[in-house]
Amino acid sequence: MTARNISRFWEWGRKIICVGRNYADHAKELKNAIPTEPVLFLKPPTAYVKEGSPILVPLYTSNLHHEVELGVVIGKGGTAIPQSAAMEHVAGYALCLDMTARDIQDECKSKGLPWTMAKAFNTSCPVSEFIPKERIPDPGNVSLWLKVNDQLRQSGCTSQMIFSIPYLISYISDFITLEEGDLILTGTPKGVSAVQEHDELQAGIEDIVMMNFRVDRPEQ
Ligand SMILES: CC(=O)CC(=O)C(=O)O
Ligand SMILES: [Mg+2]
Repeated sequence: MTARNISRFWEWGRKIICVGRNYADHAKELKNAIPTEPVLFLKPPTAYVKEGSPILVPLYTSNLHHEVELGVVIGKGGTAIPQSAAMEHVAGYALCLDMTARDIQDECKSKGLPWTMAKAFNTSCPVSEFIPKERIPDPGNVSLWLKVNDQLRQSGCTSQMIFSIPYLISYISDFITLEEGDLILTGTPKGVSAVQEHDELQAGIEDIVMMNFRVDRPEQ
């Protein structure tokens, strides 16, 4: 059997674990309370989309939002990983979008229902190329940005995260075993806003990586 290459982690079929409300400024803009423990949800591997393919707006939403986030790619699996060893489990990073059907999420929240329809649809997780760990020596202090049709909408720094990457890896692995190829989305800074069919999204992490996605409607 040929060894799989972590730089194509999105092809492995592993889980995507997302952290919500990890930036106080974003929690505030959506009038959510600042969490005292990480808020978690999942996306399936069918959520992945790579540059060259469009982000598809689900037919059931009229308010699809972008959320730019730092993704952490797990290189070594584990359960109950202590914070002190957490970074040994990281293979690298990816710039990610947590595409969110905000109207559906609001409806789910008001009914006390899970966010699956709002967060886990096909193409809800656009990702950049894999960024080897060495290229981001301090993942707790890198700047992320996102533009829609050349207009800056999001700009934040991972130093604003409420829960650090080692804390998140340790917390998650206490009850979800992490596997090689898993991706953790670490939450979004403020500035989330709606996108429309034909919009062009551009996002980056400093001068480390940049990616472009077009928004489209699925064929009916
Ligand atoms: C309110 C949210 O959608 C939470 C989330 O995904 C985030 O990044 O924060
Ligand atoms: Mg998010």
